[in-house]
Amino acid sequence: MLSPSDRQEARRRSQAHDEWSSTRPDIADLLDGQDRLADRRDQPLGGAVRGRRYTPCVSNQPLIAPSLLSADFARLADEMAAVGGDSGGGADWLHVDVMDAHFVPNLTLGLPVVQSLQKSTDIPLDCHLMIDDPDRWAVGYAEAGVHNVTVHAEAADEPVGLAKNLRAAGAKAGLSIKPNTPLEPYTDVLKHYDTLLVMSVEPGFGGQKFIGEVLEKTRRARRMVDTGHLNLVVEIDGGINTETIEQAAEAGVDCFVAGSAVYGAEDPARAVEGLRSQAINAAHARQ
Ligand SMILES: O=C(CO)[C@H](O)[C@H](O)COP(=O)(O)O
Repeated sequence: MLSPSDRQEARRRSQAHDEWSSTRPDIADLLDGQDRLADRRDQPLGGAVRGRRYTPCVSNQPLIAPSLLSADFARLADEMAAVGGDSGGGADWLHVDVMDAHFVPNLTLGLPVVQSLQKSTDIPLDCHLMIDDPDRWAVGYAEAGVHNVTVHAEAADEPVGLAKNLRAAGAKAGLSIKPNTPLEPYTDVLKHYDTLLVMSVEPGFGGQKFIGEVLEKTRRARRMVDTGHLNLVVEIDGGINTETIEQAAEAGVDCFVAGSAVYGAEDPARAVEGLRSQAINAAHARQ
């Protein structure tokens, strides 16, 4: 239960954010020149930026992002620590699924919980917004300090403007596509994004079966990155486990979200390391 002063503060922040959203400044108004944008774009994708928490560049290594969707929601701080550096594990990012029961049929958590998670971990948060109207809500997550804020291509009205606003608020911008959404209509839009999240299950629930057909999209995205047409991390989410991670790595994925394969394991930190070794070996075999 929030205290009266917490409620007042939350109202103030929410009002400030609504005012900010309604004016929706252009990136040019928020940055005093392209140099600052260029500085930020040079930051390693594996770490946080602009005085935020920072982790070393891991751009040539696969990134493993345990999904808190499969964690115990009553013990989220402990569950984050279970895959953090102190435990000997090494999650690169922590994947946080925000679901609104509209864009997807499930309901999880929202900005106040993400703000608390942000204060309780040094691992960069990777927020996957499965929500309607991300144009209105996503920037709040960037302002909360989330490292990478991903919105759905199927839900965003102005994905280019939204990416600019996310970056202006200090976050990486991510665009996600559902299993049946083609990649090609978004190739120009993706020039403004830092991550592409290819869904390998229908978004909404953890523990589903991997849809291997989406790997064709990750191969095409990989080619676009390798040929310099795009400059982003290729991320995959859904059904990633010891049986499937190698095919995804061979298909050019950089960042692997895994929920049940990590939090369903007896030792989540060891599960992260096991997935990472498999991904490294498979990625080497591809090259
Ligand atoms: O976005 C998601 C579901 O919409 C989850 O991140 C994803 O399903 C992870 O869970 P699992 O690895 O168990 O499939």
